[in-house]
Amino acid sequence: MDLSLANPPNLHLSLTKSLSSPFRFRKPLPFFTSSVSHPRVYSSITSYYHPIKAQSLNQTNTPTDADDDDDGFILEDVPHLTNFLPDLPTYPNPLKYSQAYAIVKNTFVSPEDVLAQQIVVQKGSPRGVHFRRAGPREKVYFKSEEVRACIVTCGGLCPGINTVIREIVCGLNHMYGVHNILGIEEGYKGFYSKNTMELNPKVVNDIHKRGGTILKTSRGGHDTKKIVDNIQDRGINQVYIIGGDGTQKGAAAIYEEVEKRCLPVAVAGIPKTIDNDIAVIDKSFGFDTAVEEAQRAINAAHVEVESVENGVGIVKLMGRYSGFIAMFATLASRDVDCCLIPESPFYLEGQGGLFEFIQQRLKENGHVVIVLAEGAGQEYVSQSVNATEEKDASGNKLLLDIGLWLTQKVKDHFTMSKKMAINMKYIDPTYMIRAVPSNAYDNIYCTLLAQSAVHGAMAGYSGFTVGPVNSRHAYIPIGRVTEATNVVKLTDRMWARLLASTN
Ligand SMILES: Nc1ncnc2c1ncn2[C@@H]1O[C@H](COP(=O)(O)OP(=O)(O)OP(=O)(O)O)[C@@H](O)[C@H]1O
Ligand SMILES: O=P(O)(O)OC[C@H]1O[C@](O)(CO)[C@@H](O)[C@@H]1O
Ligand SMILES: [Mg+2]
Repeated sequence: MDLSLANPPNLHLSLTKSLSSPFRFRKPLPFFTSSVSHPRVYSSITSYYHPIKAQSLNQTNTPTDADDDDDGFILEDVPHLTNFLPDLPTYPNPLKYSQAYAIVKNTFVSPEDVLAQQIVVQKGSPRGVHFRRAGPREKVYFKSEEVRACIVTCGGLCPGINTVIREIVCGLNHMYGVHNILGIEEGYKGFYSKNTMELNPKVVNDIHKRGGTILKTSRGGHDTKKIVDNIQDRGINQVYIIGGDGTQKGAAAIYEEVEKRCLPVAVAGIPKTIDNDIAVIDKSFGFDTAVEEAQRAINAAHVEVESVENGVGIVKLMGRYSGFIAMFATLASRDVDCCLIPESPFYLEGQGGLFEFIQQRLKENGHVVIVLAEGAGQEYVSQSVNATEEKDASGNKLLLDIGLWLTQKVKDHFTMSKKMAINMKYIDPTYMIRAVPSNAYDNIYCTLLAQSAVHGAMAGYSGFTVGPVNSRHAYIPIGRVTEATNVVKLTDRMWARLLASTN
C-alpha cells in the first residue's frame, strides 16, 4: 500500500494500489467544494466527519465496496495542495544535501507512516483512527528561493510562542534555504491593518529567552477575505498560524478560501493554549512551564498559611473550561488540600460542602490550601452579582472573578459562624504563569512543532495542524482539533490520583 500524497507522477499508481489497500478513510461532509475533482477529497479540514463503511476509491473517484478485511483501519488525512492544483511540480528535498542530516538513517518520513490515535487496544478490536506522521518528505512542492512565508500569533499568551517563531524561521532558513519570511504583527487583523517585520535567524536569535510574542497578538478581527486578499497581494505562499482553538478555526477558514481561489499556499496551524484544552494532541506547548510556575504561587500560599494560626490559602489559576493547570499543579505540589475545577461541581454550605471541609482541615492540620481554576463555580458568581454576560473581541465569554468571590465567602462564613478566626491569604498569579519564557522541556517541544509545520508546508500539505499524538508528531485535520474541547475527565485515573493525593 502506498499513502504517498507527495508525488503527482505516482498518484494514479498510489491510488490504484490503495484500491486493494486495507485502509479505510474517513470522508468529510462536503461543506466546501473543490474546483478540481480529485481523489484527495478524503483529506479534510472540516469538523464534519462521518465514517464510511469499508470503502476505497477507484480511478474515477467513485466509492466502491472494499474488502472486509481492513481491520477497521481509518486514516484521517490532511488536505494537500495537489487536491486543487494537480499539476504542481515537485523538487528534491534540500535536506538530502544537509550535512547535519547526512548520518541520519532515515532522513525522510515514509509516506506510509501513520500514527494510531489509540495505543491501548484489546485483542481483536478495530485498528481505529490514524493520522499521517509529521516530518520531512523526499519531495517538496516549493523551490526554496520562491518561498515567501509569514508567521502570525493570535489569542492569549503562552510560554514558548517566541520559541516556535524562532524555530519556524531557523527551520525554514537552515533546513530549506528560505530567506523570505514575514512576521505579521498583532494577530489576524495585522494582515490588513498593521505593519509586517522581516524575520531571519539573526532577528530571532535570542527571542526564545523571552516570554510573550515578538509579533504581538490580538483577539477578534478575523476577516477571511481581507486576510487572503492580503496573502495574495504580498505573494505569500506559506502561512504559519500559531494560536488556540479560535485561531485554528480561523486557519481553517483561511485554508477554505485559499482552496476556493486555487492558490498555491500552504496553511499550517500550530496549536497554542495555556489551558491545554486542545483535543487530539497529547499536551499543548507552554503547559508544562505554566504548571511549574504555578508551583511558586502554591508554595508561597503554603508557606504563608503554615506560618499563621488557621491559615486559609486560596490560589487562583487559569483554566477557562478545563482545569488541567489546577489539576497538574495540585498533583505536583502535594501541599494542596482541595482543587476546584470547572468540570467538577462543588457547593459551599452543609454536609460535604467546602466550608465544612475547610473547618475540618483547620482542626486537623492548622492550615488549608485551595487551588481554584478560574472557570470553576462561575454559576455562583454570576447569580450573586447578577452579572450580564460579557464577551471578548473573539466572542469568548468573559469570566467573573471566582477567586475574589470565594475568598469573601469563606471569610464571611467564618466571621459570621464565629466558629474560628481564620487567616486568609489569597494569591492570584493569573498572568504570571503564562508570561514567562518556556522551560527546557517546552523549548524542545516547540522546536519539534515548528519543524513539523515547516516540513508539512514544504511537502505541500495545507490546512493542517501539527501536534504530538502518543508522543509522535502528526499532521492532523484542523477540524479534529477544533470540534471538541479537551477537558479533565472525572472518570479517568488522573482525577482519582488527585483525589487520593489531597485526601
Ligand atoms: N470561528 C472562528 N472563525 C474564524 N476566526 C476565529 C474564530 N474564532 C476565533 N477566531 C479568531 O481567532 C483569533 C484568536 O481567537 P481567540 O481569541 O478565541 O483565542 P484562541 O486562539 O482560542 O487562543 P486562547 O483561547 O488560547 O487564548 C481571533 O483573532 C479571532 O477573531
Ligand atoms: O488574555 P485575556 O484576554 O485576558 O484572556 C485570558 C484567558 O486566556 C487564557 O489564558 C487562554 O484561553 C485563559 O486561561 C484565560 O481565561
Ligand atoms: Mg480559545
